[in-house]
Amino acid sequence: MKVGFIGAGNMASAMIGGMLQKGLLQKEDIIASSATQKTADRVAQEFGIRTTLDNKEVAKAEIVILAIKPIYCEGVIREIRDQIGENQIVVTIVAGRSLQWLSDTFGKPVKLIRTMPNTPALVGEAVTALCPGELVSEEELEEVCRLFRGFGKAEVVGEHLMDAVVAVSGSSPAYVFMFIEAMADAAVAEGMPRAQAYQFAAQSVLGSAKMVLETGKHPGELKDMVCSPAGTTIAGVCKLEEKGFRSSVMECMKACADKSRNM
Ligand SMILES: NC(=O)C1=CN([C@@H]2O[C@H](COP(=O)(O)OP(=O)(O)OC[C@H]3O[C@@H](n4cnc5c(N)ncnc54)[C@H](OP(=O)(O)O)[C@@H]3O)[C@@H](O)[C@H]2O)C=CC1
Ligand SMILES: O=C(O)[C@@H]1CCC=N1
Repeated sequence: MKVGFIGAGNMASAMIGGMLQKGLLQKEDIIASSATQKTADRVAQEFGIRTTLDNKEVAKAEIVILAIKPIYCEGVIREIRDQIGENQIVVTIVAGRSLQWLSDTFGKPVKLIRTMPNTPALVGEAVTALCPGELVSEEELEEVCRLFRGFGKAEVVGEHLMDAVVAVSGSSPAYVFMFIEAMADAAVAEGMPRAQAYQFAAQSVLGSAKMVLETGKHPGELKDMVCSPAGTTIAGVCKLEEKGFRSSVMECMKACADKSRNM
């Protein structure tokens, strides 16, 4: 078994779905464990992969991915640590658990890579930050990066940036979904059918994001291109400024990064 997921929830499912969809791994290459049989059965049925309630079975994989909530991380590591050998790589996607904390909890030398992906993995559009521990070679880091690039972008960053990463990409899809939902609600209030409103709002976010990524232009310049003098857009921009839109977003991101720092 090449890749083992301990935890088979929202994020693990998005990664498994993305990896399989891109043909990066075969179903037979992946095993996942969960706390309950219900999740194990659901994930096995959804992806056709092997699932188990036995974390030690998963810990036999070449690459073991910790995808449990932070509070369960210590217990899971204590459960599997005797089994993790010097040639295996342990990748964590757990928020707020540093390489130092992970290394101390394993209590022995382990090849560790701390990462922060996001749920757009499910549609091949994730962005993942990776921080390698000191025992991980360049080749091993590249192998794991290749895996993560299978379902989106992946970049190596310094660990000091991980709390910023949690805010700007790990958690930010939730904020973007709220923005889409709010725009769609407003369109529904104007009379648009709901399903159509989600399509228009989501496609506008997708297209705007592509413009930032593909034109290289400053987001402010792109915003200015939409604002006709005395037009509709600038009327909305004035209202957003009045309501503290940008400072709300920045405070939201700070609360998120602070939580990650103090988890
Ligand atoms: N959701 C996201 O967008 C992102 C999440 N993360 C990180 O990913 C991790 C998981 O988050 P998320 O997927 O949202 O959480 P979920 O609650 O959706 O999934 C957690 C999974 O862990 C399983 N689990 C719980 N205890 C154990 C155990 N002792 N042994 C094996 N499996 C266990 C649960 O099983 P069961 O279902 O049977 O209860 C469940 O499948 C977190 O640490 C989070 O910080 C990182 C980036 C983005
Ligand atoms: O909410 C959380 O804690 C996790 C980490 C990043 C996204 N979800």
